[in-house]
Amino acid sequence: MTAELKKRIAILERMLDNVGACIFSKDLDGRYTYVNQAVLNVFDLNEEDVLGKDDSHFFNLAKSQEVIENDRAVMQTGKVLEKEETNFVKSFNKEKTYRIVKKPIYDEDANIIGLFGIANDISEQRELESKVHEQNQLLDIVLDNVAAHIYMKDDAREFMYVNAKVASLFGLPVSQIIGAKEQDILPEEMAAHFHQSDSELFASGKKQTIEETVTDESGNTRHYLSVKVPFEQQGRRSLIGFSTEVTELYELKEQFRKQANTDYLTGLYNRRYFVEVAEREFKRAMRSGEPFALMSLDIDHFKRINDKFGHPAGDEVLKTIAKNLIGNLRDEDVLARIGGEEFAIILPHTNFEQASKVAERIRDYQSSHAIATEQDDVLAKVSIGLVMREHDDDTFDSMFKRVDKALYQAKEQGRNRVVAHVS
Ligand SMILES: Nc1nc2c(ncn2[C@@H]2O[C@H](COP(=O)(O)OP(=O)(O)OP(=O)(O)O)[C@@H](O)[C@H]2O)c(=O)[nH]1
Repeated sequence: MTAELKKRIAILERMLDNVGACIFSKDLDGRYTYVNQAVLNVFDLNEEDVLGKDDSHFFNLAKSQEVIENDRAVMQTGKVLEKEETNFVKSFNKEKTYRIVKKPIYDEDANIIGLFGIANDISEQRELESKVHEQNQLLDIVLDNVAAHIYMKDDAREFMYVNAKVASLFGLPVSQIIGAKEQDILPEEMAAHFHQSDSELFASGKKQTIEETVTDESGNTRHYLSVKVPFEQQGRRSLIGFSTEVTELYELKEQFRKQANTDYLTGLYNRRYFVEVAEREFKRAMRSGEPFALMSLDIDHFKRINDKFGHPAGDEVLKTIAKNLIGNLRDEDVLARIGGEEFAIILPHTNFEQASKVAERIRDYQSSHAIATEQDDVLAKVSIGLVMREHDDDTFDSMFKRVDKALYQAKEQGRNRVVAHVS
């Protein structure tokens, strides 16, 4: 070998030692004929301990079947192999994954005499990928089992993520939702509703906490408390939403609200709520100048009814009169039970003549229609006071006081009558 050739081989070897990848060649029996420094580092041995030896010295072959199979494939078929290979390396006492390229080596007569290989260690990358995969799985389990609907959408209304609860709410598989635009998969009204609040979030760039009402695929109304947070990743503007179903809570709240406004016996509004509504209606009438009538109705000698037929029969009478009144009034009239046997009615947009007719009709009906109770049929007549909003009424309370006086006079004058106080 010439000095020049030796020098060139030395340069080449130095270069191969510095490549970073493992570079090697083997003969037909799988014995190493060349290894670079990276291979020696992996095996943690010197060159003389590696050259001439096969892989049984460096790998636990029982756990490294791929090495043998890949080498055999290259040397028997002459094909070039490019793939991942997992070996159990004795020096590390653990599995390592390599990206390998293995090529056959030919002699001058085109016979395969060995192989040449390059292997890049990708174990860390694989470990990282498998960790990410595990963490994703863990995250999926958490997100799918948490009692909230969780989703991610971009500003073009495309779903980037939904958990299993969202999928079941929409009645579609997750795979059909991710990548789809909300207007393509959701009912028009629901999509428009989401779009409006989402647009507000993108415009403000601020977190939102809102109550949302959604009709599910079975047509049930559901209520949600939703928190939406803006999020930007690689220039893609999106939002992450967390919606917790509060339907039961909402319905309970509604029920309490109703109960607080309702008389338990008749189901009519109670005195407290009546006054609240009446004050509102009074102010509206003041502004518009529309006529506005108020009636107060009291059952005559109700104590006698109770005494004669019993309290439960008295209750029946109260309930029936409530129904009779509803039947005699318009939807916009406001009816309430404001005391034991006392009812009050607001008639908006109603002049004196019309209100008098209504009052007289009610009085007449009650005086001529007995009410069937478990005990007996009971004729429960009524006295009614009627007033109209006057120019000098500046509060509802002043009307309320006047109607009380009118009712008192109806009682004084012999009951079963309507007394109107109008100037
Ligand atoms: N059954 C029943 N009776 C009630 C209820 N609330 C109040 N009452 C009764 O209503 C009666 C009201 O009696 P009074 O205020 O003396 O009036 P009245 O007997 O109707 O006589 P006048 O109003 O003067 O015609 C009392 O006996 C109360 O016990 C109720 O929820 N159910």
